[in-house]
Amino acid sequence: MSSQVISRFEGRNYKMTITLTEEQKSVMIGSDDTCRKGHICDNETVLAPYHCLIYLQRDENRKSWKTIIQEKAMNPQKYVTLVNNSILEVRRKQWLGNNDEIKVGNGKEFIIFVFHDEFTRGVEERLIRVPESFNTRFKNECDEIGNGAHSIIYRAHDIKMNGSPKECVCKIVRISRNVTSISFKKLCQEPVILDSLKHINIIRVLGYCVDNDDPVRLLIWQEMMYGENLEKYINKVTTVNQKEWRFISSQILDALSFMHDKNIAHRDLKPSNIMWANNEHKILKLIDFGLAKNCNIESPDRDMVICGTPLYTPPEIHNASPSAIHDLYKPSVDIWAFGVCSFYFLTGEYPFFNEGELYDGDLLQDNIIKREIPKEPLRKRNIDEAIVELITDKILVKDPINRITAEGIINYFITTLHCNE
Ligand SMILES: Nc1ncnc2c1ncn2[C@@H]1O[C@H](COP(=O)(O)OP(=O)(O)OP(=O)(O)O)[C@@H](O)[C@H]1O
Repeated sequence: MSSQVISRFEGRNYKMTITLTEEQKSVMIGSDDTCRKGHICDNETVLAPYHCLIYLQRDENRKSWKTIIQEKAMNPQKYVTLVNNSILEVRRKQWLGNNDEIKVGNGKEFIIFVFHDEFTRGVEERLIRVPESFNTRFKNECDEIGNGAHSIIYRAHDIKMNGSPKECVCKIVRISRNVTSISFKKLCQEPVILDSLKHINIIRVLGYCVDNDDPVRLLIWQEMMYGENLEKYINKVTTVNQKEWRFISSQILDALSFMHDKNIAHRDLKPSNIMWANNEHKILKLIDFGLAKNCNIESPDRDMVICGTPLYTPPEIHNASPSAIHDLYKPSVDIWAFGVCSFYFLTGEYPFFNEGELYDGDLLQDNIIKREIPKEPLRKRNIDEAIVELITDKILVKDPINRITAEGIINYFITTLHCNE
């Protein structure tokens, strides 16, 4: 009876292939004294020429397999095993990784095998497979270019473009330890919302589908961002000056004002979800609309806990009872997050901690709710008083009713900061 191949060892200098499957989980291998012939045997025996055991072991969550190699030679002077040219000591066990090279022989001459992890390859191939209804439009590559708590982002190609195929990405979400079937259902809203938001500063969706085959997956093809996200960018440049802040902010605010007009809140606005379209650092786009909410639609699944990142979450959410949280998620939460980002971009600091204070979840929540937003870190960096006031007295305002809107900030840029960029 045939069963799925989990590990494959291909002879490099000798025509021989060894496979391990759920039915055949181990083999002994070796070479004879002359190393002209490789040997395999199904039983665990340490009689010459067999001296090296290879076997499969299920990992703790029983979802994948490890392939392990162990030297069992009783006469290690005569028989040796090398993994990637390092001697495997007698009785020592080692996990094998894809493309590891295994040599068995007498120390001078060897039979060489290369290990192929067919299980992982099979899982990844199943994960990136393009469903039939989309395979004339998109091609996915086995090339991971990013990942988050809920998804993996793979390089892909839009092959139906006029002319040559255009590079894009495919974001793949699947039910897993991090994504329950309830959160999967919510995450499926991401492309639907994005499809209704065509704007230069919002990531563009090229196509999407839910594939109900095993594994159940959501596939979202999006335009490729070639630059870094603002978290990496700020780590590199430390802080931005107020001219660059205005340049960055006006793009974020254009996107926010556009989506807030439609009563859509992003709910996870933070530097890592804002990306440069390319390395020229001209165009920024908001990404990751996995938590976005259309506040016009009454959803039967009410949010009872904070969704998003606590550091960027406003006081009304931190302070709310579970039954009240859902209704408090409005576009104004993004304005607060924009204020925290602005403070961070200009100072490299967060407004909720004193210098030297360590990050602590409870302290953070307490400070977000109660602490007055400090002006000194901004003033210390010679930021214009009009910008200091905007961030601390109009944006980072505890009561969402009194918080300025995206459009209000854009108007403030024009009327008070006198800039039209
Ligand atoms: N269109 C894109 N082009 C290039 N890289 C991207 C693109 N979209 C996402 N990425 C990369 O993948 C990472 C994760 O993407 P994304 O934030 O959408 O995933 P997620 O699973 O929703 O993340 P989170 O942990 O925030 O929930 C991003 O930080 C970014 O580095």
